[in-house]
Amino acid sequence: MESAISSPLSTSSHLLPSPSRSSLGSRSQSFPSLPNLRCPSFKSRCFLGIPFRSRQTQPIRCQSSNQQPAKDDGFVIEDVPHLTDFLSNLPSYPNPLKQSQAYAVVKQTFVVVQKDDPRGVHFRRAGPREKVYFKSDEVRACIVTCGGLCPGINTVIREIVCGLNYMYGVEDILGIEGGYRGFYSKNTLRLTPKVVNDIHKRGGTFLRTSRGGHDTNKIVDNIQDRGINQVYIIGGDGTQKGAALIYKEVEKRGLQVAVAGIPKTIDNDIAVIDKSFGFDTAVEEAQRAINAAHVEVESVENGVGIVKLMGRYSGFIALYATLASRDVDCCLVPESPFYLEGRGGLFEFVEERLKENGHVVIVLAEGAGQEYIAQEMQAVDGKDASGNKLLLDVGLWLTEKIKDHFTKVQKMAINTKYIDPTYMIRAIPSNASDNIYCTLLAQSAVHGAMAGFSGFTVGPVNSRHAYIPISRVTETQNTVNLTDRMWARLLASTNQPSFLEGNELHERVDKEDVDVINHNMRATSI
Ligand SMILES: Nc1ncnc2c1ncn2[C@@H]1O[C@H](COP(=O)(O)OP(=O)(O)O)[C@@H](O)[C@H]1O
Ligand SMILES: O=P(O)(O)OC[C@H]1O[C@](O)(COP(=O)(O)O)[C@@H](O)[C@@H]1O
Ligand SMILES: [Mg+2]
Repeated sequence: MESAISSPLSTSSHLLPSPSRSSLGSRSQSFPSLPNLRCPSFKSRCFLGIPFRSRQTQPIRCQSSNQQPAKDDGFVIEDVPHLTDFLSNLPSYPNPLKQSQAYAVVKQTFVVVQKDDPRGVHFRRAGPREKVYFKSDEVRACIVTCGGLCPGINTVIREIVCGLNYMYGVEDILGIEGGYRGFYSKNTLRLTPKVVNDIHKRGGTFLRTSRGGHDTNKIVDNIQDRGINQVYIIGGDGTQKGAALIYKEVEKRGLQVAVAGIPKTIDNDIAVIDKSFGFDTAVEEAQRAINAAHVEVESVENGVGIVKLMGRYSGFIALYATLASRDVDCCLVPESPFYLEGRGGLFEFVEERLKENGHVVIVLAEGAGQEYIAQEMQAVDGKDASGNKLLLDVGLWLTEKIKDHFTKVQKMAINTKYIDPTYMIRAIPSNASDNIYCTLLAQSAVHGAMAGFSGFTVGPVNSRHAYIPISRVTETQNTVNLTDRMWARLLASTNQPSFLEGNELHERVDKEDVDVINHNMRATSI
């Protein structure tokens, strides 16, 4: 397969197959005479203790070109599967982009190797390859969107359609409607650049979405029945888990079907990638709600504004919106337990700020303080159709708590204003920078699928767009790291209590070493 990308790696022997790769059909043929250079302490040394769980995530070891087996330069590539892994005689064709006017002026159309890459885990860099494994007129692609909404989904849909059509001359593109369950329905939407021309100006998803209803066998049956050979799946962690299962089934059946995931979540909690699309838009839109709360509470006596933002398990939107605003006195996130009463508690802090400024603004992520509400309300553990925990309204709960405390205990009249802009934030179209980001994601996915890669998800890793094995982005979730500088910056900006005792903080440092790994990941041009 490496011959298909004509990377200097394949001729310089810089990229070596791991033992398990040797059984992967033509993929390993670029390295027929190379020695097995895997070192005994391979896992622990090269992956910082994180074991590889599936074949897709088998590392490929890169040695320096002098091929000294004993030398360990710590360069590891976590590669994505390729169709030739299980379809060894798959023909390849010159990439039609070679004839593309758009790319004619681009100096380096095809990604090439960067020499002297630093140590750490590397992913295959996204971009067009010299050879493709699909003839344009034989491609039948489909696009599906699953899970919750997020600004920018329509831009991704539009750019997949336009990318396939304008760059690769693909005309047969289907929209699967209403999430995974849309695969089982009779109808599909025919997508052309004309049909999707304006959709990026609207929020939501043009293809509609749903939770639940994933049945791998039924989906792959349907893919086979419809003659689909490229599947673009836009969705969050749940969706990507579903995409991984679809890829595995496709591989088991030996189908020439490329499965490409585009990670989506407004919560910004998808692992490995730098940031998820729509997040910037959400942070920007949250400013309007925070500003409204600030205006309201500034205009009354003892005004207490509470703004609830999305963030089921991670408080990134709340954290960044707080940092961006400067009108927020206190930010509460799911990662940081807080308490209300006593010294160092939230009530004390609110009282101080009211005395000092006459008003206070609190921003909280919807997942914050769930344990306290559950204790008090003895609520049943509800789940949505996908199995995600249904959250209790922490905003309402906190508003009531503060009201009660100040009127009953402190005998102090306060004016509470609770704002819940969550769906309003999620439902808007993406801003300019997210639109650009969505375009990059969509085009990366198209280049990857055309080049025969499969079972991958796209996204920037340390600022470079990469093809990442799907399992890598689903095995963990990103959360706000309380020992990281960003949280420290927030505390320094708001001067709010940290609600953490010293000991607790040390325990957290141990748990959060996964972040170190993220810093060691890179996209590599191969
Ligand atoms: N573990 C899983 N395996 C297979 N499919 C899943 C899994 N988790 C969720 N899904 C499917 O993915 C879709 C979206 O999942 P959901 O959790 O609602 O949103 P998101 O993808 O945004 O996290 C649903 O159709 C759901 O059935
Ligand atoms: O009401 P819905 O549609 O279930 O969505 C609510 C949830 O969706 C989210 O925005 C994101 O969830 P997903 O990324 O899993 O779609 C959460 O922050 C929020 O709790
Ligand atoms: Mg999710």
